[in-house]
Amino acid sequence: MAAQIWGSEKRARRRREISAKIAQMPELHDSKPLPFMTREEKIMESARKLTILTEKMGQIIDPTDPAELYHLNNEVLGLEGNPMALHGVMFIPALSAQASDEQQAKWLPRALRREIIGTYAQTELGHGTNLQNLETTATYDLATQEFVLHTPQITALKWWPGNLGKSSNYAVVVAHMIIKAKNYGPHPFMVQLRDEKTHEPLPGITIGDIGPKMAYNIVDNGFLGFNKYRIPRTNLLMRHTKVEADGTYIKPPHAKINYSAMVHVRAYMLTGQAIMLASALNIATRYSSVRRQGQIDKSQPEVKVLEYQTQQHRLFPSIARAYAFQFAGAETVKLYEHVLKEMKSGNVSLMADLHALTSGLKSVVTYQTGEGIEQARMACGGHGYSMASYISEIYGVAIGGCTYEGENMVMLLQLARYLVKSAALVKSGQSSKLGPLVAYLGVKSEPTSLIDRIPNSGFTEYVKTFQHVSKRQTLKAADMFFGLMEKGEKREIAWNKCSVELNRASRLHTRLFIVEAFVRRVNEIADIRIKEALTDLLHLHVNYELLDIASYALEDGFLSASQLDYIRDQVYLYLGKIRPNAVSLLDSWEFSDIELRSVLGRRDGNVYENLFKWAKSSPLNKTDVLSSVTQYLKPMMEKARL
Ligand SMILES: CCCCC/C=C/C(=O)SCCNC(=O)CCNC(=O)[C@H](O)C(C)(C)COP(=O)(O)OP(=O)(O)OC[C@H]1O[C@@H](n2cnc3c(N)ncnc32)[C@H](O)[C@@H]1OP(=O)(O)O
Ligand SMILES: Cc1cc2nc3c(=O)[nH]c(=O)nc-3n(C[C@H](O)[C@H](O)[C@H](O)COP(=O)(O)OP(=O)(O)OC[C@H]3O[C@@H](n4cnc5c(N)ncnc54)[C@H](O)[C@@H]3O)c2cc1C
Repeated sequence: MAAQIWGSEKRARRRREISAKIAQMPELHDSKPLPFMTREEKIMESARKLTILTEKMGQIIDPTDPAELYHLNNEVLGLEGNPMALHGVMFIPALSAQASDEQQAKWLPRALRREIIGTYAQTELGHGTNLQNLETTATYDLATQEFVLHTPQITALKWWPGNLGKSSNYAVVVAHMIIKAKNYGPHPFMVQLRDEKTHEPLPGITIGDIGPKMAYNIVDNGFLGFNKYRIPRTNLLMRHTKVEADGTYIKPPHAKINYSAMVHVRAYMLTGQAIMLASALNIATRYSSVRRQGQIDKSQPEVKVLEYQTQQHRLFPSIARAYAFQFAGAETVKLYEHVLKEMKSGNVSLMADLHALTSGLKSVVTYQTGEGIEQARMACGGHGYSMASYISEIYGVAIGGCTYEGENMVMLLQLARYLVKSAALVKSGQSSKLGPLVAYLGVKSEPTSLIDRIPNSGFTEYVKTFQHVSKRQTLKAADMFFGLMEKGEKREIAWNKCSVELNRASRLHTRLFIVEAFVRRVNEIADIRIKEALTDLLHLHVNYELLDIASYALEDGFLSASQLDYIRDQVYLYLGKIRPNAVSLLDSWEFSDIELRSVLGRRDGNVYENLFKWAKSSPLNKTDVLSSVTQYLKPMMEKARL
């Protein structure tokens, strides 16, 4: 199963080997539980481990393999981030995709050797989503052949970029490029922020940390202002766009090609989300098979809470989602790598499809991951609320994904633009022009669902039902939009008035893609035992998901009430079938105790003794009487007693 999850037996084996090596290197372990550290201590601890990793990485992993590096980071540095998180996630990808060969030769080797630390600085205090209204400017000075970066007012301060505040000395900065008073829109520039020797901010740069966040606090998300700060013309990233010495602008082959670093993260973050969801579920499911509370049959002893159907219903559909996200994520990364290769050689024809797909997936996956993690926390009762479970930290980090790389509603609306265009093709009889991801929009469906009506139909009738609801909602939302415009409404106003319906279409389309990706993977599996276990999980997935969106299929009578009863019964049937495999389905992800950082989710199940040990190690327990008591509470009580 681990081979299915991680992509191959070799990958699964390598992960195991890496975890085993790390287990033998105490210098790479947290020196004390992270929840007992201040933010400064956590950052220090992370930097300590990061430097050891930089030295010893070659002994532990193949540093050229991104999957091994990712695993190493997860184990040693953890999900709260690290001082170089953005360096690998966005700085290097931005340089790789947007810098010319000559620029790459100059900067990439230094970045890869970690001689410099970089980030991606785009969002500002006043604008994040609406890139066209960013305010930072890069004005070309023909006389000196330099760009002058400037922050015209407080809202133009860069705000949020990870590791910008304290760690990075370089950044890819997105600014409006102005040449001879003409604004060419947002473009990426390579900018040095700090002195390489002293790490002091360079003159003309104002920089700092934006303060503590809901989670992800090892990352120093930062602010940045420029006061007429000059950089050479050749620091504009010039793989796709060029500015010649005389100010001549050579436009890129696609208007949005400079957005590729964002698409990179949107494609790769699905796997990260799946891992966080599976981690939280692993903790909650293990704990649920240790925790005994109440009886189902009063004549029997107390049961493990995992025996309760409500507990299974809370956890198992999310286990199925974690697998589904992992499989859909693997497909998306493959597609991204393919599109990136094509883009580098000038073929930009697939960018729109990839943008639509990743926009929808990013939004649905982060939202459902958040839901699943929160349910996992509640499934652990009181101990889930304790930082000893570590689930609240996982939740805080995971739901950041609903916001970064494009706020979810906004990104769903990006997919909706693509769906509406596709609907227009269908309506104008041009279905043959539909891309493969939306081809189903042009296919006539049966009048009613055949779920429960055709024996041994596998998952086909389920997929057709998801296709039906997605198609119907897309056409309905598009009709609403076109209808408003026909009535004379301006395009943008009509769009806003339909946006809730449009986003519903985007969600349904994305959920269909996830279901199909799961089906495709299960169909490929040769090992009969693995196929059987995953088929059970897929049964739970399709029935649970369909029940969740049933109103769309009921409103036009595509599904009947009796079919709905059947689907509901199937959910209960598969909850029971999955129960014996539940812990193994999560243990198969092979997270080590070091990586999970959870007292509740320990592999050995020795929860209570370790919870007590953990609590005793709380800094509050260093003394029996706290100074807050001596200074305030004790005098108060004494006064009251007089
Ligand atoms: C491990 C944790 C690390 C966390 C790191 C986090 C990093 C960050 O958060 S970095 C900052 C991320 N910021 C965003 O994601 C901002 C979100 N906003 C946008 O992406 C854009 O502003 C937009 C896509 C919402 C709109 O862009 P805009 O330039 O204003 O576009 P227009 O409205 O003019 O045109 C839309 C048009 O463009 C197509 N399009 C947009 N993006 C892409 C793309 N990447 N690839 C291909 N095509 C793209 C879009 O499909 C529309 O096409 P048409 O419908 O044909 O007009
Ligand atoms: C943990 C974290 C890490 C980050 N890291 C980075 C980084 O490394 N580099 C970087 O540059 N940025 C980074 N960001 C910033 C992030 O990319 C932005 O916060 C994000 O893109 C959302 O933009 P916003 O903050 O402007 O939200 P807003 O756009 O102000 O969103 C507020 C509300 O308005 C709604 N809204 C906005 N526009 C529309 C619209 N057109 N239609 C409908 N609804 C709309 C949204 O749906 C939302 O409900 C990070 C943010 C976080 C939380």
